[in-house]
Amino acid sequence: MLVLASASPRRKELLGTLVKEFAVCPADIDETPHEAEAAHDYVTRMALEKAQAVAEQYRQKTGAHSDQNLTFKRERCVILASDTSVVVDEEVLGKPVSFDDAKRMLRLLSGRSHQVMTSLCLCDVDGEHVQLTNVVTDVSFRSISDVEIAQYWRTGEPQDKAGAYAIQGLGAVFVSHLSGSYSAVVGLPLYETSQLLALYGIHSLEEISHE
Ligand SMILES: Cc1cn([C@H]2C[C@H](O)[C@@H](COP(=O)(O)OP(=O)(O)OP(=O)(O)O)O2)c(=O)[nH]c1=O
Repeated sequence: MLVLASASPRRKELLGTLVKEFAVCPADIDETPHEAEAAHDYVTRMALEKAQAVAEQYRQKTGAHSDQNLTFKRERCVILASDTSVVVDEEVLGKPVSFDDAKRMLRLLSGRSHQVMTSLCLCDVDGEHVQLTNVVTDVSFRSISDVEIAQYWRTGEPQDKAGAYAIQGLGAVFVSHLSGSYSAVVGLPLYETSQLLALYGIHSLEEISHE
């Protein structure tokens, strides 16, 4: 069984293009960056902690190692987690907590390029056989006026998105150039996910093409 450790509807939809059947279980972790933590280290830690938190929940559900049937189920359970952060001048931008926060973020991103870092973690239910990867995408924005920021905020789109924008939505009007992985910016890098799933014996083309 594959378990997506996420509350993100975007990740669920993206994973659905690669795999027919999977469970979804949001991970409840503290997403506060450590002091002076580098962006790359932060996104990696987030994906790892999300995967481990959900692995722990599934360990509790499936019981002790000693039962042979349960051991079989545990071995078949793969957890997948991801984290997306927008990084500008080494500052990690998470989801905006208010209009002022979103305004600050969009002003920072206006008229220049930034990086979107998306980490991916797969592990088994024992939290072992951990596979981690990071995908960095460069995104360039045109200049954005304060009036546009206010208009964009009122659409409700920036609220639950890292960096206060959604490339898959109206936020696309700000994006003049992208170099890297579009799906990683939306929340789940599909190429890298399919590569890691294959290491666990889950082959997307087989999965989706079979009845
Ligand atoms: C930059 C950008 C981010 N996002 C989203 C992807 C992620 O859902 C979110 C970043 O927050 P995350 O903390 O990575 O994810 P999440 O809290 O939504 O879900 P979970 O931790 O449960 O997996 O921002 C977009 O949808 N479009 C974009 O263009």
